[in-house]
Amino acid sequence: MTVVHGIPKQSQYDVSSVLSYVRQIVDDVRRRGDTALIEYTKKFDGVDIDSVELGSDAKIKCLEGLDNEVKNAIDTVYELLTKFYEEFKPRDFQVELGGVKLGIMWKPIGSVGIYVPGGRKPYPSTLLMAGVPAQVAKVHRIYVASPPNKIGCVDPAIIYVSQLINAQSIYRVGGAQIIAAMAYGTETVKKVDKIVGPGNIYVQAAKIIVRDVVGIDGVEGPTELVIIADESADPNQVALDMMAQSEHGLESPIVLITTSQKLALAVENLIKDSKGTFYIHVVESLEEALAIANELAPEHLSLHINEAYKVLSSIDNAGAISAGTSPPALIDYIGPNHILPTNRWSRVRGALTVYDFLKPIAILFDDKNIDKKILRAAETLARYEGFDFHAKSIVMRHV
Ligand SMILES: NC(=O)c1ccc[n+]([C@@H]2O[C@H](COP(=O)([O-])OP(=O)(O)OC[C@H]3O[C@@H](n4cnc5c(N)ncnc54)[C@H](O)[C@@H]3O)[C@@H](O)[C@H]2O)c1
Ligand SMILES: N[C@H](CO)Cc1c[nH]c[nH+]1
Ligand SMILES: [Zn+2]
Repeated sequence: MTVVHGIPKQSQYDVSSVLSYVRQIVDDVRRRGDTALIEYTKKFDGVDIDSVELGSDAKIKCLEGLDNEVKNAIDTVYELLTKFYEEFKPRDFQVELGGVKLGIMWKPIGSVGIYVPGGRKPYPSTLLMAGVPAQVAKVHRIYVASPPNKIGCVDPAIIYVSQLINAQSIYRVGGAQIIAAMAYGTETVKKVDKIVGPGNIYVQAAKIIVRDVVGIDGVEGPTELVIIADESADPNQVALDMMAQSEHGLESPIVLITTSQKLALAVENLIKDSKGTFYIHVVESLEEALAIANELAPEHLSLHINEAYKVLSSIDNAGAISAGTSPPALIDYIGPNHILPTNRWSRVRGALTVYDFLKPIAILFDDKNIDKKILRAAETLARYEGFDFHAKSIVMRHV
């Protein structure tokens, strides 16, 4: 265990540090297609696969033995998330302003590749978090990719969720290599319009590299947690929340910022035998804690403070906030979503939602009764920009 007294200086696991290494993998997959995918799977995952896609017989075989209790748990979360995203889905919108109708029509993205992490542990919950909003958005074709387990299967629970979300194919390949394949296409892997999903730094670096040809959702690398706690916090709960997110690996910074020296000592004592990269920082005030958290812009932010709801409006940057009696681990399994920005990306984006699978198409129609003032404004701006035909085209129907 490492406990640092202070806050993390900068991400030790910066995605940009592996960009040139990952670019070689991406270029190789682009050149050599399926052959490269099979070779990298042997090299990085230590597994021999004879095909990239899981065929229907393999799917049945790999699904065998999946516990009914796990299936029921998946069904329960699937239902909850479906209801949530149906409620949250934006509606088409139209308004008449200044004599014209302006509107937004939401359309689903044609095809999406969902990366489901699986290097160290399988993450069927991640497929629920991406697959459900994609399905609610009515994405036409969903493809799922995840590293193979030791017997060359994809984890059975991931296959089960793939069926619920009507995925077209499941690719048993992980890492940067499958991101490249979904961006450029190979003999087997379909080129998609957008790639979403979390994963280690190689996966996230690959997404950054291919984003000139494919849409991406953002950077969702190794899990991060910042807890703000005051003297009212229960050290056992704080320590457990810290140990929970540290289960994702040593790359995950787990930070406690507290106004209580007593709590800091108690928590340090409780976590001292667990594996993780922990930071504990004592501050003078809650305001100071909030300022640091906003600067860190963490993935998960957890508030172990009195009347937590009162400070919600002071939080500007966080992927997800858990407060009151809710632990971050509950967000991981029931949502609203655990696919969250890391590496300070919560400064500019939040959780994955149904919006990631939709595009707003702007619509203007029926300008017959447009206000003269608005018409002139458009004409004037067109002429100012030196676009005379734009100006003529705008006014010709109104002379
Ligand atoms: N931010 C989020 O929203 C979020 C959500 C869930 C999980 N996560 C994170 O996802 C991560 C999952 O990581 P993981 O590694 O277990 O699974 P992973 O599926 O992301 O990565 C495994 C793949 O990485 C590739 N790889 C491994 N070592 C390599 C190397 N040296 N060079 C090139 N490629 C290599 C392999 O192909 C392997 O299949 C964890 O850090 C977890 O915290 C983040
Ligand atoms: N905490 C992870 C997001 O950083 C999500 C997760 C999935 N399963 C367990 N945890
Ligand atoms: Zn987690």
